[in-house]
Amino acid sequence: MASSLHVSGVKTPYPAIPKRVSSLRPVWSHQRLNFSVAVAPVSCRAQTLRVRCEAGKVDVLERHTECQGSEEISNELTCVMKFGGSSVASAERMREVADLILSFPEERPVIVLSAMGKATNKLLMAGEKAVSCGVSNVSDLEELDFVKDLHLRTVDELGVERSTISKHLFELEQLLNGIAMMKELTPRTRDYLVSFGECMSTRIFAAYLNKIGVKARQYDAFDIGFITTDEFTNADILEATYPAVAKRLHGDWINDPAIPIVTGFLGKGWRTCAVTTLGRGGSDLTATTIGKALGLGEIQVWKDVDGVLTCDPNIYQHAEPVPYLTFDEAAELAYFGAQVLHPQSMRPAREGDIPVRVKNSYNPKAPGTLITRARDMSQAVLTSIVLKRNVTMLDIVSTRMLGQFGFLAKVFSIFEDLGISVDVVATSEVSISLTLDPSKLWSRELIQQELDHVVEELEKIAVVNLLQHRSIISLIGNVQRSSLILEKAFHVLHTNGVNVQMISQGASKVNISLIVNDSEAEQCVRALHSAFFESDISELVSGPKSGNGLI
Ligand SMILES: Nc1ncnc2c1ncn2[C@@H]1O[C@H](COP(=O)(O)OP(=O)(O)O)[C@@H](O)[C@H]1O
Ligand SMILES: N[C@@H](CC(=O)OP(=O)(O)O)C(=O)O
Repeated sequence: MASSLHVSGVKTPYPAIPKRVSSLRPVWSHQRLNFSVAVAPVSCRAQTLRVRCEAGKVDVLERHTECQGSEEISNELTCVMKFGGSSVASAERMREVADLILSFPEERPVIVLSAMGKATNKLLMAGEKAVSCGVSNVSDLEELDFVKDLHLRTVDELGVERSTISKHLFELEQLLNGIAMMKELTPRTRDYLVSFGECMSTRIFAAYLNKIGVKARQYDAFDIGFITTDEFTNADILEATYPAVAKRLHGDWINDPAIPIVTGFLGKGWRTCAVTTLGRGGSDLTATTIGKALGLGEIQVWKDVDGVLTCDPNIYQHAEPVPYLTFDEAAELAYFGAQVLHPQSMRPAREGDIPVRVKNSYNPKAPGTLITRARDMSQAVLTSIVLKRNVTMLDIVSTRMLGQFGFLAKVFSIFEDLGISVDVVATSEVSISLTLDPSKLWSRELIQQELDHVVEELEKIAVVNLLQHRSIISLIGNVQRSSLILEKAFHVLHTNGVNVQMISQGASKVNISLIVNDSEAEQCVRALHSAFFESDISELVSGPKSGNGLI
């Protein structure tokens, strides 16, 4: 049976009235209903509404915007929510993400989106193929078809206008024609090419929110102050970004509140003014940068896993979520190869001291992982095991006598000159073992030419042994317990017949790195996981035992 209600004093940071009672938070008083409305931010004024409530649905009959004495609410944006490609892979997923956002009526979020599903990979592949397929064959490229079909199907299913993205699809094809004509795909063009993914996903999502009555505004990061180095495909965010982004997003919000929907992953090179990208998975960095710029209360990164896990679930399916991490642990984990977070993404969060929550958009009830400056480490031993494959290792032995000074400096100056960064290092006075950071982040491989050049330069001062196809296994955890970790780890590796070729404990005190052969690495991770996370090591944690050297 339909009933008519007077609803007053509504604290509504949102523009529209939701269609479902489940998205309201009702509080009865004097036969009036006060509630916060779970839709998009647009007006911070209290509103008086007359609604009809029937079978879980609310219809607005009348609306007045003057205040009715409800408490004041803050006008500020509160948090940033980033949704990765897997979270916005289809129209259905976009709908679910919209519902998810609306299920947090107390938040006034900035939304950061990645490209839909596999769009980035497909765009890259289309670019590679366009180099050699010939202009007349571009329109038949299977990857272009995939991208077109995915985006057009999504707009159709969401009921938004095709014109939302038709200009981008047209320009994308033009760009691929250009690549085919030039027979060349430079890093600069590659960045421009992949930017279409984020530019389209955000436009579609913003249009959908607006269609369901939630006021949203789309932003291209390169237009709102994301200023980066001109290092195409792996650009760094410059300091000027923070004030510029804050000014733009905050200014627009104050003037005309609407949920900001920002492209992840993209920036603008400060010299070239061309579109740059922040390295694969760079939308996490976009989110933490916005969090710091606006001084928001929390940064949420929504993925397809229940948080940061004890190891890569693709290597070992029994990996468990890690409830708490410090920024240092998360940064180390990301840097040493855990795909779940972008390697640089913790920097802005740590600088702004803003908590980061990693959540699962497919399972929002799961608590996820909370990353903060500090956490209780009293019971912590190992937090997570990370594997970085296909790493190159160099053994460099000085040709000079013992006691020689300046050897390390000379070696590292060669790497600096060649622009190659080093991951893990172990040294003695006359020898250095080190692993090289795969500088080509897009393929995660150093190219042979670069390697030959490094070896040639180093051989002027040392005997060099180049070892390829190695893996770094990083044990992230409480290095105050390094002896315990090492004892257990070496026992496991010995039992599995694995020889560790190099070991390093970084100054960060959260990471012990072990180098093994690629072919043995996954088996090592599984065995280490069983030993540390699936057996009881609590008696070892409780304190040093006399005579056994633990802890
Ligand atoms: N330690 C780990 N914890 C969680 N996920 C991990 C870990 N290592 C690798 N992964 C992989 O990272 C994926 C999530 O990261 P990513 O694909 O970048 O998410 P999104 O695209 O949603 O931002 C997971 O699906 C998982 O396969
Ligand atoms: N779309 C980009 C950027 C990104 O952050 O993606 P995701 O959030 O899906 O990892 C990529 O695939 O690298």
